[in-house]
Order: sequence, then C-alpha cells, then structure tokens
Amino acid sequence: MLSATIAAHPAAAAAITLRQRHSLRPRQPLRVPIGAAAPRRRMETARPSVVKAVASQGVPAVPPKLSFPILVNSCTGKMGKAVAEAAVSAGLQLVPVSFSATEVPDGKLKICDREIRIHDPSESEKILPSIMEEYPDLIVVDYTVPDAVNANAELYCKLGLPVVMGTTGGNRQLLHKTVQDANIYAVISPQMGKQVVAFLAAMEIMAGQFPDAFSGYKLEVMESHQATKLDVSGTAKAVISCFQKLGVSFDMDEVKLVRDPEEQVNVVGVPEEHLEGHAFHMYHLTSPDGTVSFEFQHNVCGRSIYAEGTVDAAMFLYTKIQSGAGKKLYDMIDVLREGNMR
Ligand SMILES: NC(=O)C1=CN([C@@H]2O[C@H](COP(=O)(O)OP(=O)(O)OC[C@H]3O[C@@H](n4cnc5c(N)ncnc54)[C@H](OP(=O)(O)O)[C@@H]3O)[C@@H](O)[C@H]2O)C=CC1
Ligand SMILES: O=C(O)C1=N[C@H](C(=O)O)C[C@H](O)C1
Repeated sequence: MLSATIAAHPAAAAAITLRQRHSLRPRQPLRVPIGAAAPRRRMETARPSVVKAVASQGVPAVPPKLSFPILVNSCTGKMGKAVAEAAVSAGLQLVPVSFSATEVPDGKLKICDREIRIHDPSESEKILPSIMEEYPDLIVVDYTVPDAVNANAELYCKLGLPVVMGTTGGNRQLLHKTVQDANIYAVISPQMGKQVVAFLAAMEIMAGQFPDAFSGYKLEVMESHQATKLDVSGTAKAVISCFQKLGVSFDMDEVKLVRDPEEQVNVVGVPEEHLEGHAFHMYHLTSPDGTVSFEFQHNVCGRSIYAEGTVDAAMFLYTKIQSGAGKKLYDMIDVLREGNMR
C-alpha cells in the first residue's frame, strides 16, 4: 500500500491515498486524525502583494493594512457569521447591515461587538443603493442559499456591486453569464479553503495535461455535510468535472450524499463535535479489471478555512478593483495563484 498524507490545517486534514481497495465500503474512522478546530493565526500585516518595501533605503515600509467595507449576505447563516467574524478580525469594515427572512430579536444580530441590522431579502434592492453611497468601495460577500444565487447575482450586477460569491448551487452557467455580461468584479467559487483550492487546481492541471488518463475507470463519490446542507457539494461537482475530463464516465446524481448524523459518526468517521459543520469528500477510482485503485479525500471540520479564504478573496478583489484590472471575473484558483491566500 502506497499512501501519502497531507495535513492541511489545524481544523482540517486532507488525505490523498493510493491503495488497493475494491469498493467504496463503509468507512473505518479516517486514517487521518481530524484535529479539533484551532483558531487560525490572524493576518497582522498585509500580504506580499500589497507590501511596498522601500528597497532603496533597505528598510521595509510599514505595510499598508487593507481596510474597506464588506457587507455579508447573510449574517444569519453559518458561513455568513463565520465570514463576518473573520472580516472583523482581519481589520475590514463590517457594514452593519445584512439580509435574511429569519426573525432575530429587535431585528438585530450581534457579531463580535457590532450590531448588524437584518432586513428582509425583499428590501435589498431598495436598501443596497444607499449602503453603496454610504460605503464607497463596498464589496458584498454572498453566503445564502442555492435558490437565491441567481437572483442575488442579478441584483449585484444591476447595482454594479463587486461580489465574492461563496454560495453553491443555483444555475451556475447562468450565474457566470450574468456576471460576465454585467462586467462587474467578482470572485465565484464553491470552495474557498486554501488547501482544497490547491487540490482542485492540481486536479484541473492533471485533467488539462493528461486527458483520458483514467479512461475506463469506475468512480465512486461520497460526500458528507451537516444535515442542513441543501445541495450536492459544489466542490465535489468541480472535482468530478475534472475526473470526467480524465476520461471517467460519471453522472452527478451518482454522488452518495450522507446527511444522517448517525451514519456520519459511525460510518464516515465525523467527530461528533463537528456534525453541525463538516465537509468530508471521498473519491474512489477503480481500474476496469479491479487491480488498481486510487482514493482521494479532503475532509474539513468547522468553517474557519472557508471564512479566512473568503476574506482573502475579498482583499484580492479589492486590490484588483483599485488597480483597475481588465479581467473582472475570477475564481479561487486565480486568488491562490497570485499568492493572495494567507
Ligand atoms: N464557497 C465555500 O467555500 C463554501 C460555500 N458554502 C455554501 O454557502 C452557502 C451557505 O451555507 P451555510 O451558511 O452553511 O447555510 P445556512 O443555511 O446556515 O445559511 C444560509 C442563510 O442564508 C439566508 N438566506 C436565504 N435566502 C436568502 C436571501 N434571498 N437573501 C439573504 N439571505 C438569505 C438564510 O436565512 P433564512 O433562514 O431566512 O432562509 C440563512 O440564514 C451554501 O450554498 C454552502 O454550500 C459553505 C461553506 C463553504
Ligand atoms: O455547505 C457546506 O458546508 C459546504 N459547501 C461547499 C460545497 O458545497 O462545496 C464547500 C464545502 O463543501 C462546505
């Protein structure tokens, strides 16, 4: 058995294993220990791309700290809250407004030490223009629900509001077309976690350079997420599309979704304390004669890996806007490639 293990993050572990296995059988608790979530180190200084060293004097200048307004839609959700907290930690200006149909006491939500006023989504078209006026350079981050993706994107486009779209699902083709046609600045990605983005990038490179390398192989995919997740993992879909380019025949509805907490603990090996927030993915490939198999896994507990990546994406987008970049639509591989992930 040949195996390679990559510890991706204190709150996460990723394993890529190559071994002889014959089926996607019930999981033993995973080979890679899923460590308890530990807070990520906060960025104290801006990243290299925004650091202006005074080379002539040989003394590095104090790096400018990026600070711009960010509106998180929706702060009532699990990801929205995590991103809002990460944005405050990173020194961004969290706009005290968000949208959701969820009732909150006095219509307000406390995030860090700030009060965020929650408006009904039906009011967003009326409210956002005045927020944009009050907060020039505003960037919106969208973590809502698959059903809201396209309508929200249309609204941001109509208003010319730059967006980091983390929400998965909806009509992805239409989403890209809407944003492209409106020519707004945007980062769209179903996956914001740096190490998972790197894995996805590696998959895309492999698919681009060795098309059909896995032709004839059988693919089995399992993904486990918190029971509240509404859609099939957008990340799994992106990885599967690479396998398809590698010659594997697979239909998206063949993905085995695990949403039952008991199965997650006993079969998948999800630590109980992460039932409310985890994303375990497993891809198993078997050769036509069954003699060779490959297994890829990326298993994330908690949400800090995505929240930090989302803040990186917002900072990346802000610098693109400030520099008047000609290219406007990006994904997280662009963000990673340009060294913009902490
Ligand atoms: N790109 C990435 O790296 C990641 C992406 N995700 C994706 O992010 C999305 C959100 O996930 P998560 O936070 O766990 O989900 P939650 O269900 O916890 O949060 C979604 C929130 O959106 C609100 N909402 C629904 N419709 C609207 C609307 N039209 N306008 C504003 N708010 C709305 C919901 O409120 P209400 O109760 O009123 O419906 C809810 O509070 C999912 O698509 C998920 O797959 C998650 C993790 C990482
Ligand atoms: O809903 C989630 O939790 C996640 N959603 C994203 C996806 O669908 O790919 C990313 C990650 O899997 C967590």
